[in-house]
Amino acid sequence: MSGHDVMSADQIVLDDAEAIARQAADFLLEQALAAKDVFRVALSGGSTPKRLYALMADPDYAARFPWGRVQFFFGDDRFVPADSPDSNRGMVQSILFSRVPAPADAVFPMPDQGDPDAAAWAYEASLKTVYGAEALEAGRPLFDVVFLGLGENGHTASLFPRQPVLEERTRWVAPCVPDDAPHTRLTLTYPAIASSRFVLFLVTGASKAEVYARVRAGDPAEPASHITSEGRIEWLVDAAAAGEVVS
Ligand SMILES: O=C(O)[C@H](O)[C@@H](O)[C@H](O)[C@H](O)COP(=O)(O)O
Repeated sequence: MSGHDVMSADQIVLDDAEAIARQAADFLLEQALAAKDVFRVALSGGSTPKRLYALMADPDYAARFPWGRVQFFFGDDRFVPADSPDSNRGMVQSILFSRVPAPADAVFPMPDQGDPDAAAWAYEASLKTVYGAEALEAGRPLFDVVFLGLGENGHTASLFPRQPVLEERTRWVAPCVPDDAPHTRLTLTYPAIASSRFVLFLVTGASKAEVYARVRAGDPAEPASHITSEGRIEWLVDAAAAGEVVS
């Protein structure tokens, strides 16, 4: 990856959210094409990813993307019906999957019915099923790419400050009930996100500048500071979030 201002090996600063979404789309295409086998992606909610999904639905992009061997999972979702405007599942379905030839059985939305704890276990079970016992035993990373965002309160995926899910070390998926945001959520846990070859954070807007600086400094109070990966973690950040003055 390259940017106009590569300030450190794991951070790429681009002009704006549009440039971030384009870079992320190019990166995903390149990675998916290079993979020889099934390629697994964990999608994120949020405004910048929304633009990424729109770019992926563009006919030129979609014609080049190897839909037949990519599996799509969700890093988190609100426990609301898919037709709710707050549903990541519904957002990605309408912007991306309704417009591209992704096989229906290659998309794994988080369940949104019944009891959230049981739904979290059910999602974990489906991850383990598609992942395969062999891969589990060999300890291979679950995800090829995990997209993450950064909330102003330091959350990422639905790993919210002060919530018990931050202590979860064995479950792959767990519920989270934030005290400062609506809806119960389901989220991948730290160990599930760590089971990845590449974590790509997309962070845009001046409102993220302060929290981004704290996370980059490793402030332990911010949930995003504790994300790890068996592979690489890279930050795609716009100039405003990086605290750069745009001339
Ligand atoms: O579904 C969501 O919204 C994600 O759970 C959340 O973690 C998001 O990535 C951050 O809140 C950043 O969101 P923005 O990219 O919209 O700022």
